Amino acid sequence: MNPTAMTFPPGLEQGIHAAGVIAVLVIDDPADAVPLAGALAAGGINAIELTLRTPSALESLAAIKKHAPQMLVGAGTVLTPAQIMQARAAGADFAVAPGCNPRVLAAAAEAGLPFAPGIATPSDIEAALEFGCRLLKFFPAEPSGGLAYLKNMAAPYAHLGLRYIPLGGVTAATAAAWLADPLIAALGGSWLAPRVLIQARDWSAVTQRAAEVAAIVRAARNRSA
Ligand SMILES: O=C(O)C(=O)C[C@H](O)[C@H](O)COP(=O)(O)O
Repeated sequence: MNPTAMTFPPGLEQGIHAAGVIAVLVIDDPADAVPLAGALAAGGINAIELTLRTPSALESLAAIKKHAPQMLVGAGTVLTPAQIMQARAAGADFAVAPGCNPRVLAAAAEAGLPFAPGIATPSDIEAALEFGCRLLKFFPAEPSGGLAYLKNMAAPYAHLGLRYIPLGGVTAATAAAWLADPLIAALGGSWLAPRVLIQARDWSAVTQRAAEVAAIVRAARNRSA
């Protein structure tokens, strides 16, 4: 195992920071994947977490990478070592999971696929550190205690330069507060393109939600520049 393989290459981490928001997607019909990616891009959102919760998720991921190569696409809900290999073969730029499973972490390190495990406790963070992870997904962010909880939990690890992606209960209403904190690389959530909007193929609503949060990201980045 090569722990350094777990780190996100600087260009990818910068890309995620620049994107500011990652749209968490559950896609049932792979025919929706490319129009959905187009609707998000039209609103200014260029990063996706495509969850492996539906049978055709990998097909959707590959279609987006082929037809919208500018999109940063991570595989989400990666629960097994086999899914790490499948995500990489489908062209995923990175992978994430709700939890911190050492077998999945080892597979990601082996495959050289940048991986951000889910963490919600100091023990989770320390398990991720064993694998050289520096970018961590904070899940479920809002119910766990939000930014106040994360800041307190992250304090003992500040010298390690860890950065976090909060997901779980995050919405446009709390986006600005998260983005203002230097611990945060980007935030994410399913509210941008919820499954019902995707099933209804309501692409204009998705673009509108994307544009709303993209404006919040721009304002936050301008404030910290
Ligand atoms: O599947 C994964 O890899 C996850 O970690 C879970 C997702 O990131 C959350 O489901 C997003 O939370 P909501 O925006 O509240 O829907």
